Amino acid sequence: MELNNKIPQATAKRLPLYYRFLNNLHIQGKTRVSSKELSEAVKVDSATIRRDFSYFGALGRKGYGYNVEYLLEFFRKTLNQDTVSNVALIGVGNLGTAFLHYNFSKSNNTKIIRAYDANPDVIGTEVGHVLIEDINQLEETLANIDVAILTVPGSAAQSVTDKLVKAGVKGILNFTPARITVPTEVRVHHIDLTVELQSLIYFVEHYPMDKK
Ligand SMILES: NC(=O)c1ccc[n+]([C@@H]2O[C@H](COP(=O)([O-])OP(=O)(O)OC[C@H]3O[C@@H](n4cnc5c(N)ncnc54)[C@H](O)[C@@H]3O)[C@@H](O)[C@H]2O)c1
Repeated sequence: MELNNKIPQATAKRLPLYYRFLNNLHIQGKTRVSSKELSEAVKVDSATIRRDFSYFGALGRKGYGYNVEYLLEFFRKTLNQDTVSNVALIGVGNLGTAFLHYNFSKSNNTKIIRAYDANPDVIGTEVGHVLIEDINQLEETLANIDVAILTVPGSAAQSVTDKLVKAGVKGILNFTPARITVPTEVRVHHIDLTVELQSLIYFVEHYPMDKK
């Protein structure tokens, strides 16, 4: 079951959130869940959940809810939960070191298996059981990895990106403030904590949440 191209990107982004919660319910032995329960747990309003789920052909019945197993099976296949996605990390400084120690331990299917840096003091050491390799060797050593996390200084972001693209990487999770340029076939997701924080501050100020 492939992720239908007609599923809006905003919906696709919520899938991992739904998956995590449904998996917890499944572990607890629950077989049905209402959109209200889901909504409270994942903090997405129930109208959005119902619309999202209608894209997957999962139509909950009033007072009956959604079938947890059906949804889990759908998400597992759509999110490729049956295959392991190997990830590379570039830049083992403050942020990169934290990611390597964390290494997505709550997910069985996402793992940083290679890490690179430019600092000779760091190259050859291990962080979180991952060997730090020389960035200048990236193109020769990075095989069969589609996705990379970028945690280098902004000034190094483009040159490292060029190496990743040459090595065949298809997706980059960019934590640097730099806006990097990539060919059209490569997808970049920017995670800018400053922008996120400023946006939160703006919403807290201008759109306070309603009290229950
Ligand atoms: N630390 C944070 O909380 C934080 C938060 C949000 C965003 N960021 C951004 O994430 C990036 C990393 O931040 P940090 O605090 O970990 O920085 P850092 O200086 O601690 O680490 C950067 C690492 O990248 C390595 N590096 C430099 N040039 C390289 C190159 N050409 N190839 C490979 N490795 C190279 C350095 O040797 C260093 O180990 C920065 O762009 C920063 O703006 C950091």
